Amino acid sequence: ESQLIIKERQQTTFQVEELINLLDGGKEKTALRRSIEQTILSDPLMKTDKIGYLTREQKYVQSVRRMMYFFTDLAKRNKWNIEDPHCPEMLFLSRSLSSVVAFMIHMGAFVPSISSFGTLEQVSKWQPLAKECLIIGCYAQTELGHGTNLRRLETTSTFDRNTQEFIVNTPNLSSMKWWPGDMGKSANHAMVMAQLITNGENHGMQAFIVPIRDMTTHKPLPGVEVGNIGSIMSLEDTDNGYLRLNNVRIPKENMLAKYANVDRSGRFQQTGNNRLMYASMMNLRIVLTREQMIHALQKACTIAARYSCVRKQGSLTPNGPEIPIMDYVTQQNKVIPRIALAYALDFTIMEVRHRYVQFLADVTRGDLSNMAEMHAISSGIKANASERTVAGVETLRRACGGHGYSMASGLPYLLLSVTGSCTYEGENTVLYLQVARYLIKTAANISMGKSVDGSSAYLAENTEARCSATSQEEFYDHSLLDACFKHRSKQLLQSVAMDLQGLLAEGKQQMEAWNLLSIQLVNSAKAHIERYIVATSASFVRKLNCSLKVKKLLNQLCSLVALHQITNFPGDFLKDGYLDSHQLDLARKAEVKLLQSLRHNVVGLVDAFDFRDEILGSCIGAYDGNAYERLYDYAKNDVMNKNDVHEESYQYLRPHLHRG
Ligand SMILES: CCCCCCCCCCCCCCCCCCCCCC(=O)SCCNC(=O)CCNC(=O)[C@H](O)C(C)(C)COP(=O)(O)OP(=O)(O)OC[C@H]1O[C@@H](n2cnc3c(N)ncnc32)[C@H](O)[C@@H]1OP(=O)(O)O
Ligand SMILES: Cc1cc2nc3c(=O)[nH]c(=O)nc-3n(C[C@H](O)[C@H](O)[C@H](O)COP(=O)(O)OP(=O)(O)OC[C@H]3O[C@@H](n4cnc5c(N)ncnc54)[C@H](O)[C@@H]3O)c2cc1C
Repeated sequence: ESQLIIKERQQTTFQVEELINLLDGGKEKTALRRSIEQTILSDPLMKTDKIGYLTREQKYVQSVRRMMYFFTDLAKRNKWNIEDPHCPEMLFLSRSLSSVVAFMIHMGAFVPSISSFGTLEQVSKWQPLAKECLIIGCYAQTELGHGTNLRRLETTSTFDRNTQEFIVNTPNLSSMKWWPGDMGKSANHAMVMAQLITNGENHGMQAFIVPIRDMTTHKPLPGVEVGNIGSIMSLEDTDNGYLRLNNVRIPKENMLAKYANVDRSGRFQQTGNNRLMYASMMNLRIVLTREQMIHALQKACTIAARYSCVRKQGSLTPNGPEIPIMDYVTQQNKVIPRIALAYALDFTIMEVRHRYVQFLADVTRGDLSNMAEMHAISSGIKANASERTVAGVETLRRACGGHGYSMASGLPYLLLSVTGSCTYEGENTVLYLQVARYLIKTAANISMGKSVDGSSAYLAENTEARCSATSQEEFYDHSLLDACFKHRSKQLLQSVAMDLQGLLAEGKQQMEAWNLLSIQLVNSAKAHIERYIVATSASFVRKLNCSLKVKKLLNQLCSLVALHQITNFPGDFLKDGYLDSHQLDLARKAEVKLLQSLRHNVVGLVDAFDFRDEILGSCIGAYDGNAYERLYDYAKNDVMNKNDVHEESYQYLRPHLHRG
C-alpha cells in the first residue's frame, strides 16, 4: 500500500464504515451488497478480461456468456430478487456487474414493460418466460426516422378482424426500428411500439409483443429482417439493432392491453390516461440516473481522488519537496465539488425513488394526480444528472493528466459509456422542455390563484428581493443557499412566462412562441431541477440519524454543491440584483475555505463509495494507491507486446533501416 494513501487515511476525521452503511441504507444492506459482490466477483464464470484489449465482437460474446450464466444459474442459485428494479438487491447487482452488459434492456426495459402495459393474464404468460430467459426481449420504440417525437412513429399494427390478428409493418425506410439494445443479435422477441390501426382509424402508440427469431434455429422469422446497426461510440457489450417487419402477423393477445383494448369487432377502448404508455420511460429514467450516471460519477471521483493523493508533482516552496497534486487548490476545485455532487445526487435519487414507489401505488389505485409532477422530476433529474455527470467525469479525467487518457485509468470507458445517457431514454433538451411545460402550467395556475404543492410549492412563495448575506460563513447556511436557488428559478420562470404571454399577445402561435423562447425555457427548467437537488439533498441530510462528524461533513458537501454552482454560473444569481458582486466574492472565498476544510477527508469520502478494485477497473485509482506498478503491469499485458519484434510492422521498417 502506498505510504501516501496510508497517510491520507490516517487524516480522515470520521468512520468510513458509518458512511458506507448510510449510503447502502443500513448495516445489513452493506453486508448484503458485499456478499453479492463477493459471490459475483469470485465466480470464475463471471470474470471479464482486462479492459481495453478486447474487440467489439469479443466484448459482446463475453457479455452474453456471462449474463446468460448470471440470470439462468448464479442469480437463481442465490435466490436474488431480480424482479423489481428498485429493490436493494437489484441495485447492488447492477453495481457489481461494473459495466453496461448484455440483457440489461431485456431485464431493465422489456420485463418491466410487460407489467407496465400488460393485463394480469398477459403478465402471467410472458413475465415468467422472460425472467427465466426462456425468451429474450428488447424494447423497440425508436425508429430510423424518429426517436423523440413518438406521436410520429411510423410502424403500424393493423387489426385484421377476419383472423383476429395484428399485421405489423415498418412500411418504409425511416420506419424501421433502429437502436434497441439486445436486438441486433440476441433477442427473439421485441416489444414493438406501433401505431394501432383498427377499422381504418389510428389510435396512437401501443405496445405489441412480436416474435422476431425462430426459437430453435434463432434465424429471423418470415417477414423479419434484423441485424446490428454497426459500431457505436461505446457500450460494446450490447448489440444495438435494426428491425424491418413486412406483414408480420401476431395473435390479438400480443397487444399489451392494460390500458387499451381492441374487441373482436375491432372497437378500441381506453382506460386511464394515454400518457400511461410513456410510463415505462419514467421508470427507466430514474433507474438509469442511479445505476448508470451516479455510479459512474462516484467511480470517477474515487479514481481521481486517490490518484491525486499519490501523484506528486511540483512544490509549494522553491526547491522544496514535491507535493501530492491534491494540495493544489485548483485540483481540489476539480475533484471535491464532483464528490459533493455525487453525494447530493445520490441523496436526491433516493428520495425520487421513494416518491416513485408511492406514485406507482397511487396509479394502482387509479390516482394519476401526481403524474405530471413525477414526469417533470424524473425527466429533469435524468437530464441534469447525465449532463453534470458527463461534464464531471471529463473534468476528473483531465484532472489525472496523461494517465487519465489511458484506458488503464478506467476513466475513458466511464466517460464514453455515460455520455450516451444524455441522449437515450429521452434526449436531454427535449426532457428539459418537458419540465418547462410543467413549470409554465404551474406559473399559470399560480397566477390564477390556484394552490401548488410538492416540488414546485416554492414558486408561489414570496421571497426577498435581495440576498441578506454579509459574511462568508453565511454562505454555508443551507436555507440561505436554498433561497438563492429558489429566487433564481422563480425569476427565470417569471421572465420567460411573461415573454411567452407577450409573444402570444403579439399574435404568435403557441408552438412558434415556445420555440422562440426555448433557450430560456431550458434554463428555467435547469434552475428548477438544480434547486430541487439543492433542497432535497440538504433535507435528506437533515433527517439523517448519524454521528455529528458525518452530519457535519455531509452538510458541508451540500453547501459546496450549491456554492460551486453560484460561483461558476453567477449570471442568473446576479441578474436582477439578488446577489451583488461583493456577495459573490464572499461566496468565492467561502468556497475555497470549504475546499480546504474537506481536503483531509477526500480519500475517506471516496472510500465510502466502497467500490472494490475489480468493479472500479482502474490502475490509478485502486485502493492501495500503487498506481505506477499497475500501469506498468497493464502495459506489459498489451497484446502488441507479446513479441519483442512486431513482425508485421517491422516488414515496413526493415528495408529502410541503416545497419552500420
Ligand atoms: C442485475 C441486473 C442487470 C440487468 C437489469 C438492470 C436493471 C437496469 C439497470 C440499468 C443499468 C444502466 C445501463 C443501461 C444501458 C443503456 C441503456 C440504454 C437504454 C435506452 C433505452 C431507450 O432509449 S428507449 C427509448 C426512449 N425514448 C424516449 O425517451 C423518447 C422521448 N420522447 C418522449 O418521451 C415523448 O415523445 C415526449 C418528448 C415526452 C413528447 O411526447 P408528446 O408529443 O406526446 O408530448 P407533449 O409535449 O405534447 O405532452 C406532454 C404531456 O405528456 C405527459 N408526459 C410525457 N411523458 C410522460 C411520461 N413519461 N410519463 C407521464 N406523463 C408524460 C406530460 O406531463 C404532458 O402532460 P400534459 O399534456 O398534461 O401537460
Ligand atoms: C446507446 C443507445 C441505446 C439506445 N437504446 C434504445 C432502446 O433500447 N430502445 C429504443 O427504442 N431506443 C433506444 N435508443 C434510442 C434513443 O432513445 C433515442 O436516440 C433518443 O430518444 C433520442 O431520440 P433521437 O435519436 O430521435 O434524437 P433527435 O430527437 O433526432 O435529437 C436530435 C436533436 O434534435 C433536438 N430536438 C428534437 N426534438 C426537439 C424538440 N421538440 N424541441 C427541441 N429540440 C428537439 C434534440 O434536442 C437534439 O439536439 C438508444 C440510443 C442510444 C444512443
